[in-house]
Amino acid sequence: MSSTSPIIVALDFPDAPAAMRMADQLDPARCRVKVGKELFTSSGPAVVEALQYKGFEVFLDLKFHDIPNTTASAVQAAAELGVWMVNVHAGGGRRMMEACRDILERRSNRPLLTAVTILTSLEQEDLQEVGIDIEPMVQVQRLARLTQECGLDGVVCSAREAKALRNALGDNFLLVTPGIRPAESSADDQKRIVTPSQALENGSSYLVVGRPITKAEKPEQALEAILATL
Ligand SMILES: O=C(O)c1cc(=O)[nH]c(=O)n1[C@@H]1O[C@H](COP(=O)(O)O)[C@@H](O)[C@H]1O
Repeated sequence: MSSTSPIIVALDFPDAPAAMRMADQLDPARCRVKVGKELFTSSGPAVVEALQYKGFEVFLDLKFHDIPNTTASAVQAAAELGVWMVNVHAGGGRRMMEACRDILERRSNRPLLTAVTILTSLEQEDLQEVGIDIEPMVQVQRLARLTQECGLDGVVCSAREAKALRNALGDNFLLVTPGIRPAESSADDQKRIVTPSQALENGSSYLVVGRPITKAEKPEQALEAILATL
């Protein structure tokens, strides 16, 4: 089933039963789901298959970052799972991203391939500490341009950067934006946050939302409330 909803719900749960309990409260026509490092490490491909069986398109968010051969092989393994989207870190560089694109291009059925620019949990001081002496916006633009040159489908970035990227990179480049927080929500460990409606206005293609939905008393209602603002 292919949803027209821009929402991707992050299923950050410790195990498959907890993730499936959440999925049971969601409708695959109203959102996609994201399987990340915690859930995949505990539960592996079986949980991806179980979510697909329920009709969800799955974003496998393992943020691969390694030498080109290793990363491309991991992306290939993700493609074998039939996931809708898979991601790598743009910081892995041109040859890594091109190897991933090349391995997917040989397939008839391939997932969308996106690259994480600068994590939404980081702000300027964090970048400085790891030797990047420029604003997040500038580094995100640099990595997004590189990602586009390498032939990937889009980037993961903050919706704060979406407007500039949309203008610079055109309408056909996917902007997947986590760090989404409805006005009344806690920021948690996120730093570069944006509300759902502002994110779409800025040009985001997909909004990744975790805790504001999964920690809500009524997750389905929290999702519908967000959709109603869009
Ligand atoms: O690649 C991601 O999905 C990702 C990139 C990023 O820069 N920031 C970010 O928060 N994420 C993921 O998006 C989700 C956000 O979850 P919440 O902060 O609970 O809404 C988490 O699963 C993160 O792993």
